[in-house]
Amino acid sequence: MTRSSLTTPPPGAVVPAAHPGAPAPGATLASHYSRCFGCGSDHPTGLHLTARTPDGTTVEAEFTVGEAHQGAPRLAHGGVLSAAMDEVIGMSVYLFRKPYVTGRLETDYLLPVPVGTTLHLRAWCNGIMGRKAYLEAEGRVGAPDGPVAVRAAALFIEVDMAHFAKHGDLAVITAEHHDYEVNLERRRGADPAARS
Ligand SMILES: CCCCC/C=C\C/C=C\C/C=C\C/C=C\CCCC(=O)SCCNC(=O)CCNC(=O)[C@H](O)C(C)(C)COP(=O)(O)OP(=O)(O)OC[C@H]1O[C@@H](n2cnc3c(N)ncnc32)[C@H](O)[C@@H]1OP(=O)(O)O
Repeated sequence: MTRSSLTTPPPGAVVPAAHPGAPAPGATLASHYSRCFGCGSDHPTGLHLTARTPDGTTVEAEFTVGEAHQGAPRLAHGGVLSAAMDEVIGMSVYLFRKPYVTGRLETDYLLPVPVGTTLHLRAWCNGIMGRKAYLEAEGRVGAPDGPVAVRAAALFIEVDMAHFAKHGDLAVITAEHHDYEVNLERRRGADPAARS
């Protein structure tokens, strides 16, 4: 993976153990939002990723490239492949039960990916330090041990739930995500502006 220093874990970054509340090994991960481009079942042309975690800290998923995902004729659009990486990486860091957003995403495209190809995706954490999580993902063609077509490295930044309240309905979000750290009132007390 070609990566910048920004997505390389610094010395002292630690890969957390599986959170006690993480799904059981092999469990399917629920979509975080039904209209999400990556995992939402209600998105008409999205990636429709259904992911699972084999161990509570990493994520696996499959994505079959469809007609709606083309860039060049009959080939997947690079941005769509990057979105698939973003989604599985996002799912993997949320296993640690705190809300994060993508700060930086770096992608290497190694092989063209034709329409109809199933990419086997995998994402994992290389370390967390403070609010910064350093993560990686890969997409392999046709099988979990197939050739690597896409690799990504990412820096995700921890936020609080107030981050999502500016444009979404916090009550609905927290109802769907009651197992995440939701300290909005406490943080508001400490910082009236709260992070937005
Ligand atoms: C999407 C979920 C919605 C629902 C959420 C609810 C629950 C979640 C449950 C389940 C979710 C499961 C799966 C999700 C799957 C996929 C999701 C895909 C993820 C996305 O698709 S998400 C959309 C794209 N994403 C954004 O929309 C972010 C826009 N952005 C910002 O909102 C701010 O920019 C923010 C918050 C990132 C930082 O802002 P801030 O003010 O809080 O903090 P600050 O700027 O101080 O940065 C702190 C330290 O990070 C360093 N830093 C920051 N950015 C950096 C960069 N780009 N490169 C290098 N370093 C960076 C600084 O240099 C500093 O480092 P230092 O401390 O060392 O100085």
